[in-house]
Amino acid sequence: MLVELTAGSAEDAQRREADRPLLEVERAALAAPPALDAAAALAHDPQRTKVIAEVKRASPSRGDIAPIADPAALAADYASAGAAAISVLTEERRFKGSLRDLEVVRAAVEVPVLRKDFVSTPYQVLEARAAGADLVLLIVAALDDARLGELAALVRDLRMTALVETHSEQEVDRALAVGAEVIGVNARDLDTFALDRDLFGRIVERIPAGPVKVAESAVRSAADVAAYRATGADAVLVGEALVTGDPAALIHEFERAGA
Ligand SMILES: O=P(O)(O)OC[C@@H](O)[C@@H](O)c1c[nH]c2ccccc12
Repeated sequence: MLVELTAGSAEDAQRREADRPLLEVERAALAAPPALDAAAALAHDPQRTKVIAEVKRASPSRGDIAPIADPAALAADYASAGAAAISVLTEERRFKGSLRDLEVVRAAVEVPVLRKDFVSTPYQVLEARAAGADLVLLIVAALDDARLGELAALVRDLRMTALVETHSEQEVDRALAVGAEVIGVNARDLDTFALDRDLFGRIVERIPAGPVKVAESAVRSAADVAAYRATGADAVLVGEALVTGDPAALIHEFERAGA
């Protein structure tokens, strides 16, 4: 499934590139207002767990989750409730997102914004910056070492931050090898969609002091957040629970959980 999602996203980007060539997107990326310092925004805070709140309509494992007619309004609610960053799914086929969602969210909030997608080409990184993203997701399992290194370097050249997503100790080592400042551990296996909430606790020790540690997926309750916090999470990335519940109340609860 990860291979299919990555190929689909790359194909969609290629289609956009036919209308908007790389040089043009590069120019827009370089002309965009500077990226915010996302590593600083997500850094460990003894007083609170940082929440990355996600704008998420659907997913291949869960189907339709929430319609979200106004992603900008949702993101503004997230930010005023205290979200440290906003994640915007831009994958079109299975997650029903778009770069347009990211642009309207960028205009609506002052916290860092993450492009959440199956990014595998420099064009997609440049598009993210041109749309105003501060963070780009790089999924280690979807990229070989050369590609991961190339994309991480481009993200850095654009003064953005990569959220480097892992699902095993070996992938953590690969994230560290490219100098990741923000490392995510996804509880969901993107090939099988199997969920393993204990994975974070098992592999987090592999991450030395320094990088920000983010627990991703299937955070439903303050108890989930407290468990992640107890094993060393600086931040949690939450989608479904927020778009199907009361986002402001949940963000407040999650921030305090385990702090
Ligand atoms: O809706 P959830 O279970 O709270 O999960 C959010 C986020 O972790 C999930 O959307 C995600 C994590 N890594 C990804 C990679 C691609 C697409 C989506 C994701």
